[in-house]
Amino acid sequence: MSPVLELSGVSAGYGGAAVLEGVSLALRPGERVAVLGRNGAGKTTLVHAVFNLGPQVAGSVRVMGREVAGWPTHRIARLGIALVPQGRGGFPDLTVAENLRLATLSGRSGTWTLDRVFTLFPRLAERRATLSSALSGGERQMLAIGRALLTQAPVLVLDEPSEGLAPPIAEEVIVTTLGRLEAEGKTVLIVEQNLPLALRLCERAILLAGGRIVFDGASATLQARREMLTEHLGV
Ligand SMILES: Nc1ncnc2c1ncn2[C@@H]1O[C@H](COP(=O)(O)OP(=O)(O)OP(=O)(O)O)[C@@H](O)[C@H]1O
Repeated sequence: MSPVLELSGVSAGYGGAAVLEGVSLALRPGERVAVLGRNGAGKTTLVHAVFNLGPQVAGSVRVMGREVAGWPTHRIARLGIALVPQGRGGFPDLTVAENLRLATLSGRSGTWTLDRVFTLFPRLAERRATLSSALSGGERQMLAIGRALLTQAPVLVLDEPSEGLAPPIAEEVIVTTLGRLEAEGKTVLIVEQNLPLALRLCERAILLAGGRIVFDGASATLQARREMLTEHLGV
């Protein structure tokens, strides 16, 4: 099966300062892949390079087989890739239901409906009339994931979904989400600081250090490489 996302020799940075250098990776349909690395390793820059969200990018970025370098973000997303951004996005002055309804306007047909999102996250159903600015961190994360699902994109990229959440809440949201996405055969790229959770839920892991990929392989293999985890993640 051809990759749904493929980076070849990608370098990226800001204002002439390189953050990523020579990054190559390919995601096949249905894979769940964790991107790991210390603060500043370049994880968010990698995600932003895919969506053309700021960094200067050199090299090839292909989404669904199309070369997308330089495309505006909305056009890249329309190929069928959705971002759950760090900080979570959405419109703070709109209610939960309004934010979700806006996400359904992508024009893509699919199986995700508002009701299915509310079944996945019952807490959002209870809060449907609440302004999203009044949500807790966990609820805001559920909303961001719900919005991405409603675009019906087959590929989801989650940037640090557990950031700022109490560990049990982060675990609940991520386990619920990844369990559901696995059942649907969606492809998932997840930037995640919670190493045990990432390695448990994703069969493959990519470790970034100093803007380069230092490991790309089975999560179980990485888990056994204690010296690598200590050197590059400090665990
Ligand atoms: N918009 C920007 N302008 C300039 N430099 C940036 C910008 N965004 C990130 N950087 C720099 O790029 C480097 C990598 O940042 P990036 O956010 O990609 O790392 P990260 O691995 O996602 O880290 P974190 O876990 O802290 O989010 C850092 O040195 C950061 O200061």
